[in-house]
Amino acid sequence: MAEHAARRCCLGWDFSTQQVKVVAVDAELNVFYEDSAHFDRDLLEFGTQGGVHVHEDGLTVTSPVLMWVRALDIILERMKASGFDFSQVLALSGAGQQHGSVYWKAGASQVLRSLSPDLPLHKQLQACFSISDSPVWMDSSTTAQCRQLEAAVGGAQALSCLTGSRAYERFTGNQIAKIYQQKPEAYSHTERISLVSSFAASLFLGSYSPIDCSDGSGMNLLQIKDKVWSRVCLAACAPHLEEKLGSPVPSCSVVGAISSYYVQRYGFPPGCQVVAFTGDNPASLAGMRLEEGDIAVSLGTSDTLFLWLQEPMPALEGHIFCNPVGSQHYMALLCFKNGSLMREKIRDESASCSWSEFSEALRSTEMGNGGNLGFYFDVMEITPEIIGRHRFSAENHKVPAFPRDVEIRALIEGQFMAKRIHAEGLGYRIMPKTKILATGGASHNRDILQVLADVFGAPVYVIDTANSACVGSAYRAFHGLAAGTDVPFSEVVKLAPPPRLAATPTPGASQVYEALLPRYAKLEQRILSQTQGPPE
Ligand SMILES: O=C(CO)[C@@H](O)[C@H](O)CF
Repeated sequence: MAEHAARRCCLGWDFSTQQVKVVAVDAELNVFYEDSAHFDRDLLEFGTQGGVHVHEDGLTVTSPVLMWVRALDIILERMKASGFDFSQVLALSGAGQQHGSVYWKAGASQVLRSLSPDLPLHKQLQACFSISDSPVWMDSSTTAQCRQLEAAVGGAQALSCLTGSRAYERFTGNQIAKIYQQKPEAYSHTERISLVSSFAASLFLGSYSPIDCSDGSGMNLLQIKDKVWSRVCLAACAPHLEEKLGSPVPSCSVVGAISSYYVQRYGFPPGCQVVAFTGDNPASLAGMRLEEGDIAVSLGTSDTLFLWLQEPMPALEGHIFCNPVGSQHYMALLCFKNGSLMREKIRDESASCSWSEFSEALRSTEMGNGGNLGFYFDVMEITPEIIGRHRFSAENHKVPAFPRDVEIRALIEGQFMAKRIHAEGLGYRIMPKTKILATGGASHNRDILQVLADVFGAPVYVIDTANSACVGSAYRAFHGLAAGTDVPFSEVVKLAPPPRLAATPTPGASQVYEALLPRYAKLEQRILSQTQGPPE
């Protein structure tokens, strides 16, 4: 690989489900280097599929922690061989898949502190983990532990108010509880528990990195209002847990200087700062440069909303985390399972498998669709828990079908009205300066984005989020360099390439949807009560 000209930079890492990735970002916020080690492709000896092992019970999902260590060795060696000038790295930060956990065996901190620069990491850390297969976010084997935790704090809504989410199987507290209950010896031999993010930071620090508040919000253990561990939740999960976790820190914290191992083996400067690593979604929010009032809509297989919240309203759906770049604010994630697969099905059924016909239908039908409303959930929806297709006329009568063009608009308007209603249910408020940042496959369809702009009454911008967690981590590293100067994150990243404007609200849109949204919400509740009984 060509020699890289020396340029002052920050590194952003992402220890994600399928790979470890790194980007180098210079002072003008240009990405000039990137590399990745793909677990299934580059680390065949671990035998993962999609970076994980799905166990025979079909519920337990883990990843080998040494695979993550080995992937870091591979990338660093590749960077060194490519002539990357590590001496120019001012700071680094990173992200990790959320909720996953790493169990450091008693004595591991001594090994971390005394790494020999003559050996790769994985050869020195082989005996440092009391659990060799780390539980990851795809695990759903801890339902019993979830119920125990909710019972301990007074129910699902109480837990949500305390920690930002009701109990979820993948959330770390419930995973720790399962390990304590089913592998008590391994638990007792564990001196430290990290998230994937703080584990990765520990590798660079050469000591245990604290958990940051944003990723810590994905554990069902952190009180999101005052940003301390909930003693009730800790006690409900496992004994002596607080000492194994350490104290959480603000996400913008500089947690230390890089370990001498990297100075001697790779040529990092001794003063290279390590900024707290965080979860992949909080890091992506930073990478998308979301600001107060903004909303990011990832239109993929499932649709995911990233919200910036000032006053969160914790609920039984969605997840509220401490904000990674606005320490007094919050962020929220809302997931809608019936995303692009639903759009493709309706395209095939009502637009002859053609996106251009699909778009033509949107252009040839009016905003509000003549009062026709549709709910399209071919798989059990998460937000809310409804399945099936439900169509209503302007008079709120159930109808079995719509004309093709009406069907298409009903699908898209319904998907976006649901997003707005559930986002506002978590405390999101559209502001005059609100920007909608669209990403994912469907964000390439301008007519779909026009409906998004109309429903929210806000401009829609498109952004490329391929490396958002890595780039967001590099941005956070730059922000960490300004630590203690009160420079806001938005100021640090103002030089970054701006998102592209794709759609602005059609005149009259807000009148149309201010009238439709309450109807849509009421009909959703009607469907829920018919299929589920009254809400909790
Ligand atoms: O579980 C999730 C968020 O709650 C996923 O987005 C993981 O963070 C993916 F790594």
